[in-house]
Amino acid sequence: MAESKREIDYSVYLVTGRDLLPPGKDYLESLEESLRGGVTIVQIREKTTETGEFLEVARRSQALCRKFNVPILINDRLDIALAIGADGVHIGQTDMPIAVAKALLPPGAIIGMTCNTPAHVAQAVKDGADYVGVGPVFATQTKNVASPMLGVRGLQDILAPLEGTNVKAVAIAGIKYTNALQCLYGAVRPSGLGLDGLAVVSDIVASHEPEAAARKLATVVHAFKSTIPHIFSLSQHPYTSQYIKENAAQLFPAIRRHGPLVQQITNTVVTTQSANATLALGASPIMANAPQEMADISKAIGGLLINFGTIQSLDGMIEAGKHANINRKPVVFDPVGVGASQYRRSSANSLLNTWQATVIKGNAGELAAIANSQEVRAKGVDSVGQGFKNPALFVRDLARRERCIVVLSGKTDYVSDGTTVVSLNNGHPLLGDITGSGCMLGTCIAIFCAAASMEATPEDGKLVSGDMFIAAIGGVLALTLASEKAAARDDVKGSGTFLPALIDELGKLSPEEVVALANVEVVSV
Ligand SMILES: Cc1ncc(COP(=O)(O)OP(=O)(O)O)c(N)n1
Ligand SMILES: Cc1nc(C(=O)O)sc1CCOP(=O)(O)O
Repeated sequence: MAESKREIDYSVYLVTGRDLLPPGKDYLESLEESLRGGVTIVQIREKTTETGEFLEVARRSQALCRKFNVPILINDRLDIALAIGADGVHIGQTDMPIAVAKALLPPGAIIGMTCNTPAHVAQAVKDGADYVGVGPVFATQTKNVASPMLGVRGLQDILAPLEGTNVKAVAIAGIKYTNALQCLYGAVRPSGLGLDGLAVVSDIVASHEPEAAARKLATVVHAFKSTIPHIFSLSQHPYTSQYIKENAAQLFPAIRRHGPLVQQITNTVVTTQSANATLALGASPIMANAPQEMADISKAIGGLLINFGTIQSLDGMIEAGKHANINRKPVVFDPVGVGASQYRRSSANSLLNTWQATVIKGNAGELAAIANSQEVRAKGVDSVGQGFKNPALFVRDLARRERCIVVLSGKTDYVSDGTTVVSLNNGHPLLGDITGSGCMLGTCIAIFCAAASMEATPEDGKLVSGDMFIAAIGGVLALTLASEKAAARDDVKGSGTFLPALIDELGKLSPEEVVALANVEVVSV
């Protein structure tokens, strides 16, 4: 075993599982192919194998790993690790304590520990683990796991005790190429601390083409590591008010050029007017709810809106977001009335634990509920009271926590990407007199996000390409400027005549008008 600790690349962490090999696939052949595909560390896991056979499997695996200069760890069995001179061990909560393993292993040995809670992680750090395997993130068929699923957002909390330490982390359970990026994004803490890698069994071992499976995962992890996490904008910092207005304005013709199909899982109250607003802006609506059709629909759309107003199919919302992430389409989440019931709160958690939102848009009461803040209360779908003391700080922090753009709607709208905050002061009081103007705002944001991502060149390692910060601002400006123009019309006598005029004006806004009329300020926090 190595005497001094070598620098380990945990990016693509293969845990072996010979029982999962496809029929006819040889174990060593599969391992070699996966190493060729870019596996960066291997753990030999044999749960029911006799010692002699385990030793043989470990020796042969080690010979292959050496060929690729990839470290090899042994699951649970220190005797096997010592016998072959492995690089280290992975131990579970009910296995040998780290202190005992440390005493038995040579000084350079790597020790990894399974952790299911922040307390486990804190203890592993104290005991001197080199890395933690945190999970279960998702459901898995590979092992019966007793601990509750963490979900993508749970990863942030479990990594908290690693702040300020040099202990590394990999996530495990149910991780596939298709959800790898969600998982990596979901784990990023406001400080920027995140996962060092992803541990997988079946995604590689059960594949007929382990080299390709490993390469796909490696591409995602390496691309992610080379991007700035939690930022969905184009890092054009510092943003100026003029830059924002000009670039948001350019998205109006971009929508007409691309005519994006925008999927909207929205509520029964506003479906027709949201569809009409979509058409007016130059996009096409598709109001599909059924979980069974999400895989197909997701390939065709430019963006997705999930509006919580009347939750008809939570499964549909889960599947739609999952497939949007897989297909790298922007997801706008409008948690309408999320504070109104325990069911809505737990549903919002399930959604945000399954997929990564690109934009979360809500009023003060809704965003307070998402942030678990007591500062603002909600009554049904409306906020009660004065709002946040410092709304700019609130949106910035929520954007950091959720790793997405946050839009706080109100008399003044606030938008943040976690770094920059802008205040938007456009709109007309008549918006408050029609039902579903907030829902139409979600629709507009989804349309602008779709257009911005269609304008951009897709980049590996990014869930969505294009400047989603500018797109979200564009969506807000579309509705608020159209409301000002509609309200000023002679034929508008009240809320009844305002709604059709609003739809008309949405379709007529020019980029020049947007630059001239938009009231955008970059706010220092
Ligand atoms: C990287 C990684 N994380 C977690 C585990 C699970 O280990 P353990 O809790 O010891 O359970 P078994 O693997 O023994 O079933 C792991 N093996 N690797
Ligand atoms: C070995 C192991 N440990 C887990 C834990 O949660 O502790 S889940 C798991 C198996 C993960 O397999 P797959 O990548 O096929 O889902």
